[in-house]
Amino acid sequence: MAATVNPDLKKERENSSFDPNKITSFLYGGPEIVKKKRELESLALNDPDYQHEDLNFMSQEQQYETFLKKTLLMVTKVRELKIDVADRHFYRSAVIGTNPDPLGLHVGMFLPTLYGQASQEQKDKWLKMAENFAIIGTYAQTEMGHGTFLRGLETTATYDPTTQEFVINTPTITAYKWWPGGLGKTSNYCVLMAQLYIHGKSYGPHPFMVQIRSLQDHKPLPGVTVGDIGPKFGYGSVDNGFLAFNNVRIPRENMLMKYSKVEPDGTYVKPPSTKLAYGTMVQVRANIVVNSGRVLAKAVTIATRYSCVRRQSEMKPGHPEPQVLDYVTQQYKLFPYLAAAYAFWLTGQTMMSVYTTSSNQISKGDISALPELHALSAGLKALSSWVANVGMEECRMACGGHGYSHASGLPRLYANMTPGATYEGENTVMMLQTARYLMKSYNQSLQGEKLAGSVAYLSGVQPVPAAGRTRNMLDLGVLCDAYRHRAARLVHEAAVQLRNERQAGKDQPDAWNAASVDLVKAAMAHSQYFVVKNFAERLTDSTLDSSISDVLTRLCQLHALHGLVTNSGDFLEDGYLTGTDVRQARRHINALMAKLRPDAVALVDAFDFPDGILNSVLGRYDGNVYEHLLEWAKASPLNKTDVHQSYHKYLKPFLEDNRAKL
Ligand SMILES: CC/C=C\C/C=C\C/C=C\C/C=C\CC/C=C/C(=O)SCCNC(=O)CCNC(=O)[C@H](O)C(C)(C)COP(=O)(O)OP(=O)(O)OC[C@H]1O[C@@H](n2cnc3c(N)ncnc32)[C@H](O)[C@@H]1OP(=O)(O)O
Ligand SMILES: Cc1cc2nc3c(=O)[nH]c(=O)nc-3n(C[C@H](O)[C@H](O)[C@H](O)COP(=O)(O)OP(=O)(O)OC[C@H]3O[C@@H](n4cnc5c(N)ncnc54)[C@H](O)[C@@H]3O)c2cc1C
Repeated sequence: MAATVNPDLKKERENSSFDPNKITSFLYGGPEIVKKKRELESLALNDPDYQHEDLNFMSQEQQYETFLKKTLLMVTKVRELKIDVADRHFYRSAVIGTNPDPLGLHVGMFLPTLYGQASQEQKDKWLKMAENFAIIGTYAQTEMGHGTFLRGLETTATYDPTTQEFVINTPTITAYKWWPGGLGKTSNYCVLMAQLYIHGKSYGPHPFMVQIRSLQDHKPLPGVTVGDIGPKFGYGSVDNGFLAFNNVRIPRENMLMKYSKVEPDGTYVKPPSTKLAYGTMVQVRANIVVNSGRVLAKAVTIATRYSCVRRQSEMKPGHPEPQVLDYVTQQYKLFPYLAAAYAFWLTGQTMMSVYTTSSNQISKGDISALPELHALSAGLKALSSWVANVGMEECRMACGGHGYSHASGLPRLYANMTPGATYEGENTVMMLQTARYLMKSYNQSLQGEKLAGSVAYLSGVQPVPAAGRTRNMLDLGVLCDAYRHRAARLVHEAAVQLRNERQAGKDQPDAWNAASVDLVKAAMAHSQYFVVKNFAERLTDSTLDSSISDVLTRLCQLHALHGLVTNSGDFLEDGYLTGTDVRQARRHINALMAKLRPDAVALVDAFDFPDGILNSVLGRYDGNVYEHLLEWAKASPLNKTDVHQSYHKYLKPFLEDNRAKL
């Protein structure tokens, strides 16, 4: 087995224009954090207790069992090693790689819902148990019949003032809770979203803390039906589940009462906003933006390294086969996603900081930031997960045939990450939520109100510049202005379409539906403007080392120009950009790709994913792809014996029969 680095990759690294460690530091927030990250990752990756057979060779049941064991072990070790809360994600992502785990919902939604929705007394009662994994919970909201339309949930929680209990019921098949992660086999508690009924009146969906399995033998409690929903496109390591209730009684104190309350006599106390009950989803949407950047960075790392190792065809007759990354068409497949990975990595950081600031404000009782936070997180969640989806698939195809093998790591990455476009708010629906906010804001600006935050720019649509002027299409200011103009114009046009539909006699919902393609387009343009502007702003950081600011600027330019060329109609339609501008943009893309080519490997190395996390034969740091492909294939269960038992059962009699008939 080759112990040295593949010579092509070695040369790539020697020829890069900067030290990737500097960008790693920029991406993770400083050298100290990178040091900590690497220590924790190597602790996890070198721990023999976490080693197991490749998941690709396992059944769904084996994957679940392996991951349950591994995650529980991780919880114990995190405690023993006393890893700081802020650093745990480094250790966790090294243990689980790109696979979801059966405790993901406990950590990612059950606990956050307790933090965000429980009163102090409720926190005192449950938090210690939940934080210490004495109970395991999930977030049970989606039903077989309704995921998107929360107000349409059918599960009921009916208050009985005589016993001061809620009676939980699943009235129909479509009311079965369906999908919650960790519900099928792992959880013994859940936060249940159910329609609250008091004295026959409906008060809408509210969160309730419900025990579903015995703490003694893990059997479903009386009145509870629970199980696993079966194999899925990905997510084999998670027991997504179903759940139904038949007159299950829980104490009044089990409704999470930080905001809404039900008094013992059944008096309902209204929350400051009914949407506060949706808070956990907003948090996870912000997390998905971060995650999308990371996922895309992983896919692009695999495809870029492999494209430097892979040699194919003759570019010039009689010359050696070139590295496939030297084909400009290959660069055009990968470099825009390399740039997008950086763009969304940085957007994710900004999204998280907006989330933290706004949620601190909200928890102190000032809910004014809620609409903007919801609209921004919904739009960026949708945009980032859509781009990550398309990018992962493009990276897989860019790896040719080997991309289709699980050895590449790309099919599993895609299968596990593509539901990011569906869960936590289906993407089109999320874009329409953003559009709703944009329409409101736009109308406010027409009334002369001054707008703030991400929509401040809607206050004045820029005029179309006079013809005949020249623009420098590499100038980030020019590019941001173009995105800003496009977003403002598309918001304006969607508003006009909405108004026209109304004037043509449609009621508001029908008008909204008729204009919805334009509304999504406007929300998309708004979100893309945010991403481009954010990238450009991060480059103005005066502490940025000059050796890396050049290469990061190229990435930012490429990201903006690629989006502009891909959506050129939007920029040309009203004459804001000219055909000359777009032609110039295309030429700049080619020139930027040529400049980025020598730095491509260093740029993906800078994401700093160790092999154990990438989990890809094609994306190995040392580039020794071919020998490891062979080794990986040999480990496949079908290769355990030279002659498979099915030969004796089926093939042998079949062949013998055919031979006998000759
Ligand atoms: C487990 C996570 C672990 C770690 C995280 C790390 C990384 C993340 C990566 C991976 C995540 C892993 C696993 C995820 C597992 C998945 C879990 C789930 O999917 S849980 C279920 C999620 N479900 C949804 O998201 C449902 C989507 N639907 C809705 O949110 C609402 O129904 C919808 C917004 C579509 C409509 O709501 P409705 O009540 O009908 O409102 P309406 O349209 O009438 O609007 C009223 C009014 O309210 C505003 N609004 C709506 N939502 C919010 C909100 N959340 N906050 C603030 N405001 C809101 C809306 O804009 C409107 O305002 P105006 O009237 O226009 O002013
Ligand atoms: C892997 C995975 C894990 C999950 N984990 C959990 C979990 O832990 N807990 C949980 O509660 N749920 C979970 N879910 C469920 C998930 O949140 C829902 O599937 C998601 O919210 C989408 O809802 P839906 O399935 O009802 O889609 P639908 O709403 O049925 O979407 C179908 C189509 O209808 C369109 N559509 C729907 N409404 C509108 C509208 N108003 N305007 C325009 N178009 C519309 C959508 O755009 C989409 O194209 C999970 C799902 C998956 C796939």
